[in-house]
Order: sequence, then structure tokens, then C-alpha cells
Amino acid sequence: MQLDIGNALDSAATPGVSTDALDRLDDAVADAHETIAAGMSNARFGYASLNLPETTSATGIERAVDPIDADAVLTVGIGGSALGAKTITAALGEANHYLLDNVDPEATNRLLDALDFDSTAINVVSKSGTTAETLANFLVVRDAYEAAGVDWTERTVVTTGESGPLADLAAEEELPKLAVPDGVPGRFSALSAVGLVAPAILGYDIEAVLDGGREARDSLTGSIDDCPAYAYGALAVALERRGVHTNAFMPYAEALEPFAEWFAQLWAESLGKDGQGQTPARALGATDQHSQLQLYRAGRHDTMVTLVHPTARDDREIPAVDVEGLAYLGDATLGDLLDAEFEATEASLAAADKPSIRVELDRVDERGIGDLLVSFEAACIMAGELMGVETFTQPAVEWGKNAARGLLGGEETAEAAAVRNKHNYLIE
Ligand SMILES: O=P(O)(O)OC[C@H]1O[C@H](O)[C@H](O)[C@@H](O)[C@@H]1O
Repeated sequence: MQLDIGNALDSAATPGVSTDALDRLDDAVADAHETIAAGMSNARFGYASLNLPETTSATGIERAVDPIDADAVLTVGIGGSALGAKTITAALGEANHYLLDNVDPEATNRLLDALDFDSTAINVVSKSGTTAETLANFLVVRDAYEAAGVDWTERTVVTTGESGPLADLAAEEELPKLAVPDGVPGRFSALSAVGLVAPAILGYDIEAVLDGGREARDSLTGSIDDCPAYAYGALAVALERRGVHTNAFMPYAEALEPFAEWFAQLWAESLGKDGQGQTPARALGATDQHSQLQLYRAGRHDTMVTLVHPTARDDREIPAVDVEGLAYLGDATLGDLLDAEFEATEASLAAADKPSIRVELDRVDERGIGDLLVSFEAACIMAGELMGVETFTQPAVEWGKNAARGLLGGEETAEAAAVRNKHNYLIE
């Protein structure tokens, strides 16, 4: 991954974010890098995530899924236990990866009504093994396979922690079970079995995904000047300190649309703490030029736009047509048009003095997605160090999980009691 940060420096929105300011930040980055590197070598909680390209065994995962013969995969998981797999398979252009993360019964019914159970593997993922949405969806899916007379036990792989209700279910049915590695929070676990089982079942080269991750990991150095990942994290913090509280993540590749979703969880859950953080907004180029760009260019000075741009892609000619005013299209390809839109957006933001960062990758393929995932994880960890927050926890999210469990008749929790006592103000 490469960065061009020119448009984020010295903009009217962010006076003070200059090359000098970044130079001053470089010492803090060097110190934070030492903490991160020490955390990696001691496999400390959270920091161990950056070791996954080394510690994950692609052959171990491939061996575990080998007996499963399937053309499609249904992943049952939520948050960090779903978005990694979704991001990787989408980046590789896979259409036969389905996801049950939410528990909207109408959407679930529609998905299960259309699914070919015989050819679809079930990939159940939960680090804790207790998440209500995931467990409920797994029970529903098992039931649907049974109702269709299809043996779900022959097609299911479970990825979870050592113990817990999901581990018990897996043991009871003697299902193949892979581990969520120690020291790795869910949203940082894409390059483990959590994110790689689905692409492995679908026949992708998951070793190449890990290779891309290794490249990103090996490029972590203690200076902004030669480490794009850290430069991104440091710059986002410098901007956040000056009131840039929204980070609009806008890839110019459909295949990276779920990457923006993955980034949103990473950025929000890791950095939204102690009154700090940036709100991640999801956008897609060029589509959202025709929707959100108005706000980013002419709205409040509180947004940075992250423009992600692959430098190579498969392309398609635009057919020439003899109609006045359309000749210019006949000389171009769809890729040329998308690139021109990208350049125009970047220039238009700069002309309005709005900060943007250009992230480039060679191609959206196995290596490219591995590189991007690890680079943004490292960027996030760097940002967390500079902000002084606990990057690897998510207490605010746990609050809601505890409340929902208590409300459904699980063990009584203080959070559920707070929901029961909440003050309503109804207007009917
Ligand atoms: O993997 P699980 O334990 O099922 O957790 C799934 C998700 O649950 C919560 O929402 C956490 O905040 C997320 O970080 C996590 O990824």
C-alpha cells in the first residue's frame, strides 16, 4: 500500500497539519512503534494480531476444510467474526458467499428460502461462542437444513474459542473446530481461521492473502516517512485533534465496498473512547460522488476523505457511438472513466480545502487485500497509541450485549435492569 497525503496537509480545514507538524509527530510515532513491536514479540493481547501473517497456518485451515465439498458458503457470525471473511471474498469477486449476521427474520427467511443446502457449507464463527445473534442463527440454519433433509453436520466448520456454548455444540456433533488465536480481538482476526475458512472452502489461495499481510507487516518501521500504515494512523490523529471527526472511507472499486464496512468496525470500536474518535462513514466511488460528495466538499470542515484506488484492474471498452456529445466516451474504457472520476473527486476536495488521503494498492487480489487488512490494522493500532486509548477493548458494545441477554431471560444483568428502568418519552 502507498499513500499520498498531500491533500491532507495545510488545508484551510486543518491549519497546523503541516509537514513540520508531522515531523514533530515522528518522535511519538517512533515511541509508539517500539511499544507495538514489543507487544508483537511478546504476543501481547491485541498486538499479537499483527503476527497473524506469520502464525496462521494456511495448510492447517485447508486441511480442516478439505472434506467439505461445496460451491457456496454461508457464514454465520457477526462483527469481527463476519466482516473479515466477507471483505476477503468480496475483494476476490466471489458471489457465492452468503452471510447471516443480523437476526432480521424476514431477511433470514428470504436467504434460507433461496439457498441450495446440498451445495452450501456452513461456516460458524464466534470468538466468545456466546453471541446471541450468531447462536440463534446457527440453530435456525441447522433446523432449515434438517427440514430439507440435508445433513448439516457434514458441511459445517466451527471457529471459536476453547470453551463456551458454541464449542460445546461443536463437540456434541463432532464438527471440525478451528481456534480463534489467543491475543487477537475479533475485529483484528481477519487473517486467521475467522476470515480465511470461507475463502479456503471456495478454493482461493489463502497463502497469498497471508503473503500480502506479511508484506504490510514487514514494512512497519518507526518513521512516518517510510511507513504508509503508520503515516495514515498518525495523520488521522493529527486531523482528529483539530476537529476532523468524520472519516469518509471511499474505495474506487466495488470489490472493496465491504472493506469500508470492515474499516468502520475497526475504527469505531478501537478508537471511539474517552471522548475521542472519528466516525467512519462508508462511501463508494464513483457512486457516492452523486450522493455524499456534496457534503464532503461543501459541508462542515469536520471530515477527511480516504480515497482508495487500485492502480491496475481488468477493464472494458466503452463502445463508440455516433452521437453528438458522446464521442469522448468512445475513446475510453470504463476503467478510464472511473479513474477520471477519482482524480476529479480528489482535486475537487483539494480545491475546497478539504483534507483527503489517497491510498493506492497495485490490484484488488489475494495479496492486495492481505496487505490492506494488515496495513489498516497497524494504522489503527498506531492511532490508538497516539490517542492513549485502549484500542483492543469494546466496553460500550459489551453493555448492549449484556442487556439483550438479560432481557431475553438469560442471567439477570445490571444492563438489562437499566433498560427496564429507562425513561420513555412517547409522542403518539
Ligand atoms: O466473535 P463474537 O464473540 O461472536 O463477537 C462478535 C462481535 O461481538 C461484539 O459486537 C463485539 O463488539 C465485536 O467486536 C465482535 O466482533
